[in-house]
Amino acid sequence: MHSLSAIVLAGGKSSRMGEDKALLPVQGVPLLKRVCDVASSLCNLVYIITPTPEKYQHLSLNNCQFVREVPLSQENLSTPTSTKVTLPLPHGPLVGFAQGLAVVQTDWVLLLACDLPKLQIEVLQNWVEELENVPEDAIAALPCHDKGWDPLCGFYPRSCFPVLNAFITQGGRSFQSWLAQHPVHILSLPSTEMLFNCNTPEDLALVDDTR
Ligand SMILES: Nc1nc2c(ncn2[C@@H]2O[C@H](COP(=O)(O)OP(=O)(O)OP(=O)(O)O)[C@@H](O)[C@H]2O)c(=O)[nH]1
Repeated sequence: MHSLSAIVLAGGKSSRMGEDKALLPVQGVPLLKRVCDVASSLCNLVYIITPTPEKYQHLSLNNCQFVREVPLSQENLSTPTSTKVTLPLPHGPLVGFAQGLAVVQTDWVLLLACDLPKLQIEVLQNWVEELENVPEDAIAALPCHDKGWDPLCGFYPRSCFPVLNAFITQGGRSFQSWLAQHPVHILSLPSTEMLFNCNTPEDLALVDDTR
């Protein structure tokens, strides 16, 4: 059995929602707490990657550890006299994930967005068992839907860090572009319902009948 921890991303702009969606309650429980509770039922340790841990410290989160995301420093490879540049936050989920993966100690990590109110523990549990069958060269094991991979509800081996880091250093910021360059194992998805994410107030109203 592989060792497993989780990474939950909570560092975006929430521009479509108009306020920090991580803190919005669904049936009385803030979205970030709902996702972290699911993750901690599957893993002993959950890392929450965010530039602002102080915003979430009041939530009662079990088995969770904050990793403060920092602005990205890198050499600008496009100039002959390589110049040091600092890229401001937020730099997107791929870089947030890489900063989290850098501290992970387990063989595999479950990566989740903070805005998934319909996660199903039984499906995730089946996927954990499926990790035993993932080929060694795969950089991820993910569900797939009609728009491509769902990178923010699936699994990555810690060993993918060097190729991820190289992709980011070369300026890559898109999960889909990175995944397209490497083998990815498909996880079977009984229903796309559990991938529903809350991006807008209308999405939120669909999952919270107290509104
Ligand atoms: N740590 C971290 N998480 C991020 C970053 N950008 C997005 N996320 C997370 O990635 C997940 C999906 O985010 P999106 O809904 O695509 O983007 P968003 O910026 O949060 O929202 P929009 O502004 O409405 O696009 C959420 O859990 C976000 O919190 C980032 O730069 N750092």
